[in-house]
Amino acid sequence: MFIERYGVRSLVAVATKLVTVATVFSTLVLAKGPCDSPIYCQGDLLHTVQMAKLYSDDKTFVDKPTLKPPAQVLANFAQIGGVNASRDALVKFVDENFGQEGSELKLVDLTELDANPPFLNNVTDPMLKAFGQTVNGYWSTLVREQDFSPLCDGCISSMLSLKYHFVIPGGRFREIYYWDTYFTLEGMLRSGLKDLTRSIIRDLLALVDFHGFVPNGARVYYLNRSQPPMLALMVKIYYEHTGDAAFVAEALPLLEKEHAYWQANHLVNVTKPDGSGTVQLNRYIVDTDQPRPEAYTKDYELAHNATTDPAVQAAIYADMATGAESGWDYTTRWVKNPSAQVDRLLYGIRTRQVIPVELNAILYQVEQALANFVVIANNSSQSTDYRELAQTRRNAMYSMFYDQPSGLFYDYILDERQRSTILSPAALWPYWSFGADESSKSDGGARANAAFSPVSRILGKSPGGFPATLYNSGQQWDYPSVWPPLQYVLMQGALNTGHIDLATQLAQTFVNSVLCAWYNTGGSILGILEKLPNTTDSGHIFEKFDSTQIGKEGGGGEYNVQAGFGWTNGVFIWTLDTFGKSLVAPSCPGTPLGTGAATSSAITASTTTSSTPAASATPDSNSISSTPPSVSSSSSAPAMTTSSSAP
Ligand SMILES: OC[C@H]1O[C@H](O[C@H]2O[C@H](CO)[C@@H](O)[C@H](O)[C@H]2O)[C@H](O)[C@@H](O)[C@@H]1O
Repeated sequence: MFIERYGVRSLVAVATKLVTVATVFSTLVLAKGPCDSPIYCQGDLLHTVQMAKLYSDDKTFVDKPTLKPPAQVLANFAQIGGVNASRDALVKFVDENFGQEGSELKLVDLTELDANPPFLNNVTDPMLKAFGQTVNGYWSTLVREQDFSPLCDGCISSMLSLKYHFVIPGGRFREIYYWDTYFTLEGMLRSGLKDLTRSIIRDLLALVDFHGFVPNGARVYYLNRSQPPMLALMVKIYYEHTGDAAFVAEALPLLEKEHAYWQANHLVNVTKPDGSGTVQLNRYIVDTDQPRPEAYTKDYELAHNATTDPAVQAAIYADMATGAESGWDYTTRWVKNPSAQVDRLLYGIRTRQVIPVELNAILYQVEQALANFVVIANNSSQSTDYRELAQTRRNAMYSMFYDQPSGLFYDYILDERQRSTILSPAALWPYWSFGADESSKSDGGARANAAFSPVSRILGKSPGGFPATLYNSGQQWDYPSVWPPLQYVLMQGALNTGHIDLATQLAQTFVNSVLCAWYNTGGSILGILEKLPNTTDSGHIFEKFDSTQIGKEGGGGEYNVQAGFGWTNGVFIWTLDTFGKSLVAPSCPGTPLGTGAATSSAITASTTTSSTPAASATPDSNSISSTPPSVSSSSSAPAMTTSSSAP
């Protein structure tokens, strides 16, 4: 009767509408994904396309804008059989319904960029000065604006819309990332990009205004989590470079809103080790029962290999998303058994059980900054005493994290009711945050000396930089990865506590890694540094490095190492500005650089990059005991000290 009256096409149309409604309804009612989108955040279409593994990187699909309005895309998906569609049909479907990832972005002409910024005057070595100028020029490759006009009427993209120009990390990271931006801006401000910095901060403030927090990155699939909350610290460094009090006043209400978000959603009460009461500290925590859309197959397979229990699978999804919120995705810090077999390590993920040192160290800095901003903005109506909040937090951090014998701060594990024993740069973050803290001064700096002594020892055996942890787990935030933001934190902490030689050694090691990795991948500077023969690229600035070798990019984790790279450029420029008078050009192992040959035109065609010396032996994570009071690594790895005993 229906067919006679309205025809087959109408029946198909009604059926597909029902499928669409059912999909949307079931995802809304049953699942807690990062957003409601049945394309980018959760549901059958996302599941089916991602599980078909059409791309080597799951992020590719969710970064594609649609070529048709979403209802049409969902109807087309239903028409090819929905969850039962063949792989060939899915390939065709994605081709016909989705556009090129990144097609809603445009490069920006950086007229504000100073080609000879003043930080170069602080660099003595001619090659480092020239390389600093090269890195300075790379900002123009990383700044973008959005242009949704190529999208058809009613079409959608997973990008969160941003009003101003913004900076991206680079490579697969085509959107702004929250905590990356702090480290990136440390460089951009020194490159004279002050107006751009203000605009970027305004974009992040607008996200707080609209969403209540800064998402992990500017994509809808990141809407259920944030990242290390460093926005107030961005305003702080912007103010230090500009003295722009009006902007501080403009930003303050939204910075307070963000602070309130972290206090409302990420706070946990914990009993003090001596039983004398409770303290409140913050943790990362994400409420989801779905795989991360941009890493869908990784999460799904992890959860299904680990267990058949749907409740445990959901918990794994939440702990994986929480790990991503921490910015350390992933590390042994977040797992139950750091010595587990590498391919099973994440079965024991329990990020929500960890109260991380660095999150609280950051929030301490945020609270101190807010207290200062209240004064700068002359805000007499202010009722919250941020200075007091900071003081309370610092006391709580000493109660829960501080290991007096070593002077180090260790994560607190809620379900074990004890401190972790894993050493990482996070254990030293408070030395950046607290500065010349009264409690660390009271012992004449002995505790800080104790704390930095393993840094010195480990760095002495780590030619490529200080690793994220000493567990060689295959995860990217573990050994042997060297992350620029973590080198920055260690340098800041060492400077704050008077360990100038160590800070300079960290700086030199970092500069060596960045320059050599770039040179090894074809970087050259006209008249100063000749391109290595047999290199076809023109030099990569990597997101991470390898501690075992000078000039080797990092690896591990769930995606290939990326180049660009926002925070590396930022920390590099900050390092040159801060230590440039003491730094020298590196010798890059296995290359003419350092032998004198690379700086002239005398490099012969027979020189190759292939002869880099063997890396220092990699410690086996399983050989690292985690038993207090002290943990030593395998003989070839740097020794590490751990928390002496649980509180
Ligand atoms: O796609 C996998 C994960 O990728 C991001 O994490 C890594 O890159 C970010 C950008 O440089 C960086 O902020 C983060 O610390 C890195 O681990 C992303 O942030 C994750 O949410 C995402 O799942």
